[in-house]
Amino acid sequence: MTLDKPALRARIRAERDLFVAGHPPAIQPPPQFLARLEHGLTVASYVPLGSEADPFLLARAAVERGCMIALPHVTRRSEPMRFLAWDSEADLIPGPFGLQQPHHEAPALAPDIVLTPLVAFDSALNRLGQGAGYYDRAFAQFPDAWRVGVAWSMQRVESLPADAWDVPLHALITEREWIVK
Ligand SMILES: Nc1nc2c(c(=O)[nH]1)N(C=O)[C@@H](CNc1ccc(C(=O)N[C@@H](CCC(=O)O)C(=O)O)cc1)CN2
Ligand SMILES: Nc1ncnc2c1ncn2[C@@H]1O[C@H](COP(=O)(O)OP(=O)(O)OP(=O)(O)O)[C@@H](O)[C@H]1O
Repeated sequence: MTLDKPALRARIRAERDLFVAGHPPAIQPPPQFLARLEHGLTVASYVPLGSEADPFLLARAAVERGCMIALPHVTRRSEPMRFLAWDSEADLIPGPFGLQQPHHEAPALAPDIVLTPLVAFDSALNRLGQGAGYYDRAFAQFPDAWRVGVAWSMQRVESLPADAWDVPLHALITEREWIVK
């Protein structure tokens, strides 16, 4: 039996909270990820919410190789998410859902690589997100970006119900593995 999306989200979020309470190791940049980082590329990272996997070491590796960092910025559901430029000196501003976001007047960038938060993934690299469709809409807007999920290995499920608008990931990084389609 396949659980519906809301039930699956609730279950995995609760399991993820317990997993993170056990202090899992930090997520390290795999060589296959480092190989794609070129000077001048824009890498969209994110500031983790709750027990999400922290992409900090991946973003730091990107900065060290001369990439620009952008962070997601949302306002209300009807407005698309934007990726706004951020440097590690700049303040983050509290936003909806407890998010820490760049200032709304920071320049919007087109990402080459999108480090993507998620609630659950499957071996086909389908992704279940927060349910607002922000990343699916962004992936439709930037179809050429390299979509790299960042998650804890325990967020893998057997298979996800995929809706027509769901855009699969190209690759995924956990604390234990590098997964490509
Ligand atoms: N770290 C991070 N930043 C992100 C996202 C994300 O998933 N993770 N987003 C991806 O779209 C956008 C924000 N979208 C969001 C949409 C819905 C909820 C939400 O419903 N949150 C639940 C609690 C979630 C939890 O406990 O983990 C809530 O507020 O009830 C949060 C963020 C942009 N920034
Ligand atoms: N390309 C798109 N254009 C317009 N609406 C979209 C698009 N993609 C998704 N949506 C809308 O977003 C809503 C949420 O979709 P879904 O439950 O799959 O989100 P999610 O992938 O879990 O969330 P997120 O991408 O925010 O992390 C759906 O109601 C869908 O209609």
